[in-house]
Amino acid sequence: MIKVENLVKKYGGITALNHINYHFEKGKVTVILGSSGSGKSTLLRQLTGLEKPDSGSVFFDGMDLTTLGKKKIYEIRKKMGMLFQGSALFNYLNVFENIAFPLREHTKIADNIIKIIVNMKLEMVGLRGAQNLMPSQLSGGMTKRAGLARAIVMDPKIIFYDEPTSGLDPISTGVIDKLIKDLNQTLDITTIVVSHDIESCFRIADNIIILFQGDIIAQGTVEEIKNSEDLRVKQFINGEPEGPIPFTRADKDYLDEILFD
Ligand SMILES: Nc1ncnc2c1ncn2[C@@H]1O[C@H](COP(=O)(O)OP(=O)(O)OP(=O)(O)O)[C@@H](O)[C@H]1O
Repeated sequence: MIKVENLVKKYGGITALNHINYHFEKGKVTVILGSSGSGKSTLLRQLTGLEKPDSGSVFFDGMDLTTLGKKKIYEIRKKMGMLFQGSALFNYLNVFENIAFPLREHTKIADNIIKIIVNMKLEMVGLRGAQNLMPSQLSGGMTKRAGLARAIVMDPKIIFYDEPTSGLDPISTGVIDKLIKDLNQTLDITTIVVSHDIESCFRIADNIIILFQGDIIAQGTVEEIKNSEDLRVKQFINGEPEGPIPFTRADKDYLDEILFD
């Protein structure tokens, strides 16, 4: 479904992605894990065509996104659903209109059909009773679910989630996890999730990749990752402050930096 080959992305002296190769399996949930600054959001931006890499390819449906112009990428992105942090709902539109927005923007579907589609999506995320509410009247979990309904309203082939459960209580987290898994199965959508949340990840993932300083340091199923002997993987999944993954990312010795800069 989506495949990256030799992907390199640098920002100044920092290599955010260092020759990444990975095939995101069709119809599966793949979770990208990694500590802060490991390159997760950078990878997501390359996968969605929001940014071009320095080198390498991103194949989506056989096309290399890195070679396409803005117009073509815009067309392709209609096949992608995205639930980014904050859910990005429009504050001046109610829930119904927020979800209808992509249909009104990108299609010529008649109002009565839009009503049916939006209601179906609201039902899927358990928000049918909330269609007239404004975003400011929603709880954090409801906001995520409204964002999710909007992300699936164009029936995407693939859906990207950036930290879908950040800031949610455990019950709302469980609800979102179940929705991600259910939508993946019932709609047969390829699902890619960026997460910090190990418990959520183990609940929803078919495949996991762990990034560290721009490299994939581990990949496999939940069981394979849980049983990994790699000390960096163990440190990450057990949330240990001490270990091979450093707390800071410094390229110079501390004394050199304060004395000689
Ligand atoms: N636009 C940018 N300009 C400069 N450096 C950037 C930019 N975006 C990312 N970086 C750097 O690239 C590296 C990877 O960042 P990225 O945001 O992809 O990490 P992340 O794993 O998503 O982190 P977090 O979990 O904290 O969001 C970091 O060192 C970051 O400072």
